[in-house]
Amino acid sequence: MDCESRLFKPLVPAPAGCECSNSDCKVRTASAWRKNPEGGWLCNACGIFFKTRGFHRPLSVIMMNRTAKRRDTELAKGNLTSKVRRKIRRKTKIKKKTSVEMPKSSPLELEEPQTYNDEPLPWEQKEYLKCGLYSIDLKLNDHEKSLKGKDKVKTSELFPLPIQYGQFLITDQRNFCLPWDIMTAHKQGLLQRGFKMIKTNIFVDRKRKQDDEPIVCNCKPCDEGEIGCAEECYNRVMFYECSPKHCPCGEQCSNQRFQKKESVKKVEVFKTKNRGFGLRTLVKIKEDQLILEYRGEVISKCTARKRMETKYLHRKSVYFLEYDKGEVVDGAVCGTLARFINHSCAPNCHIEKWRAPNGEHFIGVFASYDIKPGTELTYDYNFTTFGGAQEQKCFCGTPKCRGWIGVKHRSTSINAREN
Ligand SMILES: C[S@@+](CC[C@H](N)C(=O)[O-])C[C@H]1O[C@@H](n2cnc3c(N)ncnc32)[C@H](O)[C@@H]1O
Repeated sequence: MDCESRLFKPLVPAPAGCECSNSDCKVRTASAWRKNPEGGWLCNACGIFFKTRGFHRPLSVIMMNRTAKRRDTELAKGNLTSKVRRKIRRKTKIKKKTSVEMPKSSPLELEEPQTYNDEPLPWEQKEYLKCGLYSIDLKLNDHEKSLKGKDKVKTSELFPLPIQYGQFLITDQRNFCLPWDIMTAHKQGLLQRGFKMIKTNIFVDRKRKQDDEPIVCNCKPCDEGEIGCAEECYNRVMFYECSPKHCPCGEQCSNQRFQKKESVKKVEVFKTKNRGFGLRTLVKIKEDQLILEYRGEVISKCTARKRMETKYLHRKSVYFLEYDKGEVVDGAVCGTLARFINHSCAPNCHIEKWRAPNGEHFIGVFASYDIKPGTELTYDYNFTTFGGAQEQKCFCGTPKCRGWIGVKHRSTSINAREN
C-alpha cells in the first residue's frame, strides 16, 4: 500500500446503518469498524482507544484527532500556505501539552477502574542509550544494578566501539614514549627553555643593511661542469661572498657557501662531563670546510653589557661572539647549533668572518684540519668572544690548556691576529 492510498483510505459506513456507539463521536463512516464488549459498533479510532485504555475516547481527543487529520489532508493536497502551516504547528504543540480530560462517568463498567494521566504509553516511551559510544562503562541505575540471573543487563548489548582498535587502545597499557621528532630535539638540547633556531641574524639595535654596493670578482664565466670562483677568486681571497645577481660565474660560483647554506648537517649535541653541552660531528669533515654559521641577535656592545649585568647575571654559559666593531652576536636565546661548540686551547675549528653582498657579515665555524666522525668540535674563544663575560676555568683537557677561557687572554689573541 503506497503512502497516498494509506492517507486517503476509503471510509465505509457502519454495519447495519448505525453510528459509532461512543456518544461523543457518533460518526457514521470510518476506515474500519470494531465491536465493543456489549456488542455495539465503535469506529476504528474509538475501538482502538477503548481497547488500549479501557474507556471511551473523550471529546477533547476526538477534536484533536479530527483537526490533525484535516491538517494532514490539506498538507498532502498542498493547500496550506507556509504561514498557516506554522500556525497549525504552533497550535497543535500547545494542544498536545494540555492533558486529556477524564470522562465524568464511563458508560461501561470496568472491573478495575483505571486512572488516566499524561504518562506516555509503553510504546510511546523513548529508549535512551545507557552508555556513550566511546565508553566501555555500562551506566546502570540502582534497580538495574540489583538485578540478578536472567534479568541482569548484558554488556554484550552495548553498542560496539566505533573503531575496532578503540577497545585495544582503551584497555592496553604501554610505557609512555615521546614522538621521534621531540625526542631528537630533546637529545640535541633544543628543548632548553627559551632557545629557538633561526635562519638569519636578528638585528636588535639597528636595521639590517640592504643592498650595499656589490663587490664583483674578476673571475671569467666558466664552462659547464667547471667550478667557478675557486682559490684565485678575488672575493674569496678577501673573505667576501659573491653576489648571486652579479657574479660572472653565475650558477657555477662556489663562493656563496653561507648564502647557499652549505653547512654540515650531521652534527649532534651531547652532554659533556664538565662543560655543559657540546657539539660533535657524525661525518668526516674536510679542512677549511664551512661547518656551521654562528647566528643570533646582533646587538651593540652596550646592550650586551646590560644583558650581562641583568638577565645573564647568574648564567654560567655565555654565547657572545664578536660581529663587527662595537657589535656582538648573542646566541643565547636564538641561533644555530654553533652556540653549543665549546672552547679548546688546542681546537679543531676556527671562526671566520665573511662579508655578505648586502654589507652585513656571516660568522662561520670552519674546520682547521680534517676531522673524523664522532669528534667534538671546538674553537678558541679567546680569539673572538666578547670581553663582557667573566673569566672561567678551562676544562678543555688538552696538553696546551692555558687554564682560563674568556677575557683574560682576549687582548693577547687580538694582537696575535693583527700581527
Ligand atoms: C657558547 S657556550 C658553549 C655551550 C655550552 N657548553 C652549553 O652547554 O650551552 C660557552 C659556555 O660553555 C662553557 N664552556 C665552553 N668551553 C668550556 C671549557 N673548555 N671549559 C669550561 N667550560 C666551557 C662555559 O660555561 C661557556 O660560558
